[in-house]
Amino acid sequence: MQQPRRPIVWTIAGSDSGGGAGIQADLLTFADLGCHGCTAITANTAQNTTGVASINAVPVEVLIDQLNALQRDLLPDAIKIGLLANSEQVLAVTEFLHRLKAIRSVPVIYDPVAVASSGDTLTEDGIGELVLRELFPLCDLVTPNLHELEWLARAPVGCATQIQNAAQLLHTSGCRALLVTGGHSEINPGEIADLLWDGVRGDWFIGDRVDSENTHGTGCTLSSAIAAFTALGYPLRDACVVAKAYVQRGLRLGQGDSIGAGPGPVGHCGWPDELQDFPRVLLPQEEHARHYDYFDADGNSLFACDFPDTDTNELGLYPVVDSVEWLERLAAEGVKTLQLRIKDAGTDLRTRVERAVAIGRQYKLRLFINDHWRLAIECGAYGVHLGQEDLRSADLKAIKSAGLKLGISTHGFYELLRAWRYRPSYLAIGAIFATGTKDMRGQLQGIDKLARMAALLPYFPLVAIGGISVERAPAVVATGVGSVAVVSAITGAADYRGAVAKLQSICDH
Ligand SMILES: Cc1ncc(COP(=O)(O)OP(=O)(O)O)c(N)n1
Ligand SMILES: Cc1nc(C(=O)O)sc1CCOP(=O)(O)O
Ligand SMILES: [Mg+2]
Repeated sequence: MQQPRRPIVWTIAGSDSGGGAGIQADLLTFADLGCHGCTAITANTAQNTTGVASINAVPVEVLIDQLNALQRDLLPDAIKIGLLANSEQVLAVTEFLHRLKAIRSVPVIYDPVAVASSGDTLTEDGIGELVLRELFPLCDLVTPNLHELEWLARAPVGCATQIQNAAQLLHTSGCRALLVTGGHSEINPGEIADLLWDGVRGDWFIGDRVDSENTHGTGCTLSSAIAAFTALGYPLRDACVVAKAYVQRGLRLGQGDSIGAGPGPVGHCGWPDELQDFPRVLLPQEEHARHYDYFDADGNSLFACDFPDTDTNELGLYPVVDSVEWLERLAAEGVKTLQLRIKDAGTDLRTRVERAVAIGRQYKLRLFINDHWRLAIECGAYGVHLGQEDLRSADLKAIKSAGLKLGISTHGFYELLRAWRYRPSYLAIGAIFATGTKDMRGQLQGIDKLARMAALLPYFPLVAIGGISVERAPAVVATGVGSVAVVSAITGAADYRGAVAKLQSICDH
């Protein structure tokens, strides 16, 4: 059988003869993450771990020759741009991208390399304005470090507010988003904080500083990993947090390597599959956000984390139903985890929740009430299920102090990490497959991603939801999640008892 084609990612960047950064780091990253890398070299730098001896810009015709050759045969799924050595190169690449984008929509990630981590200047003076005017409008993401942010914005970047202001300023040049990497300074000691600004919203991703000498090529590796994840179909926020985890893993596992007399390259150590490498998504409601001038005092009055555990990590078959009648039918079949999801809240909503809670007590169910957290508290339900948006407005303190369990929906890595900060009782991951029950377009995870997410939290209750049928359930369970949530596989089945029995047997095994 023919294998699906590996995504193709181009890097338009400089060569680092020392093999730690530039094109060399990019190719290692692409290969590590399952992509095919192509290169268009902008400059040959003569460097080693101790510094840059010379930078030899490639003539602009040679650069364009490479790009044209790639365009004829190896069209990209994403492009990473690194060092552009002079204004001719900026203009030539910009013109090329205009032509390419006219025939193919392709995400462009630009790492505005200007200063090497050794402190050496790598690019011609005065190209900043040209880059902002010509290249930024073509970029989906720009990933400056703090030096590059300061260089481009011509503004101070000494604290969180200044970084946010400078990112907002650069965003007005027309790029879709910026990820400002904070490795060169610590706003809060011991932490490395990156800011993602997309024109509407700022997100801080916090990682622990790894005490390693081997940091050469971290910026190149981060931007090429983002390009690779984008080529693999990850949405921007997911690509950023998984790429940050990839670099963090490389720093952690690469710290013992010894190559050359100076700082060695960051490691390229495979897919990040340990939660310890993933950033903490800062929540504006938590006290810690004060360090980043990001604190929402009003939100803090409703904020809580560390919700009670469920009695098991394997919640098993988890039907989501819209009526008390269905609840009772399924409880009678021996189902133990259930959700009441009422979207047509009429005047009798309280009565329905009360009845549901009574049935839950009678059958000793783990019964979660979707959305209606106030009623769930008032009626003494076992737990509440909330979506990401609900987390901004629900009174989590009240839910927690009433002793209710909390389940949270997530759609992708970013939301998983965000929801994890609340330490809920379980996390739901969806939508695994397309479903007719709810419009989940653009949020489908598939089995491979589900398995990658499940690997991050092996000893925590995880629930998979969305488009799961009796036929698909075995592959879902094989990813390691302990629970399968379904609507139509049961309520739409010709024989719901048969469907329950089959799904229960799949979950039990
Ligand atoms: C187990 C489980 N997972 C996800 C959802 C979706 O919840 P939410 O995001 O709140 O969306 P609605 O269900 O309210 O449409 C769920 N209900 N249950
Ligand atoms: C209610 C719901 N939430 C989802 C999510 O991904 O958050 S998917 C979904 C619908 C699940 O229904 P079915 O089992 O019929 O596909
Ligand atoms: Mg909801």
